[in-house]
Amino acid sequence: MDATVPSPIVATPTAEPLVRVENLTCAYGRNVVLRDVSFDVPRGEVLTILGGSGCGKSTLLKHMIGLEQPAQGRIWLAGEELTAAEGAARRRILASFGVAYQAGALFGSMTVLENVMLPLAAHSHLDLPARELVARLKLREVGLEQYADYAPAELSGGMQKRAAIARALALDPAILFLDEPSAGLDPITSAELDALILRLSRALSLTFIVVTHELASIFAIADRALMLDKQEKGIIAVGKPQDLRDHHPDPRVTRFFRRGEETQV
Ligand SMILES: Nc1ncnc2c1ncn2[C@@H]1O[C@H](COP(=O)(O)OP(=O)(O)OP(=O)(O)O)[C@@H](O)[C@H]1O
Repeated sequence: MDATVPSPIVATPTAEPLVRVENLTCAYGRNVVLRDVSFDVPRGEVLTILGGSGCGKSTLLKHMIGLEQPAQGRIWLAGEELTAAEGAARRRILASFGVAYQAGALFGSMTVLENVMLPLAAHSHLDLPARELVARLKLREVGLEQYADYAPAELSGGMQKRAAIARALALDPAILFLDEPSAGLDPITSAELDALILRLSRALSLTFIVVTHELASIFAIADRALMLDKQEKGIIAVGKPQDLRDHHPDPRVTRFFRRGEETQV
């Protein structure tokens, strides 16, 4: 066995990362967006991915969730190599994490409850009553148990995001990927969503990987922030948001974290 391949995570928590990205190069045709990117995410961490428009945040996320194939490099999720897995093994890895997309992406023709039940129908052997029970528990975890029978369009933007998170939680994932969760939300609703992310991370030891450029969210939720840069085609900073803001030597990093400060009262 290749000594560089991490063994699967076993019952006792170890120092082994829950997510490992190794020498990842992402390209669309000949357009290389990210080159030779490597980082680890330990279990239970909230990691935010940030950077200017077009630097490759979504591209990195899409590779990590298996929607795009790397030009080079490897990705492990919970000790299993996504980039090498095929067939049933790949499907098992894909079911081991949850994803909530920017727009929520709930199916409008279904109730909120039916939306949350969807992954259970696709990836579990639970019968209908059990699926409904689990889905109701997930809605309770995000504070939406009263809205199970509503149509998504009847919910506010913030509630739709929470419903999308409930659906992403349906299969009890260890890792949750969120794409711009605060997009389109007012600051108060955005702060409520941040509180939910923190609570889920602490209560369930969930590992969150969150693409966001909202400074308030980054400071509220991130254990570490990872900053990408378009020119560098890679990571220019990784660390605690406060440290990056106050101590990072690269002005591109401090500028990002201090933007708007002069207009704040
Ligand atoms: N499907 C695709 N085909 C070809 N090029 C793409 C594709 N998706 C993204 N790109 C290109 O890859 C680069 C990075 O895009 P990406 O969407 O990952 O950036 P981003 O950091 O998420 O940007 P934003 O903050 O504006 O959403 C851009 O130059 C973009 O045009």
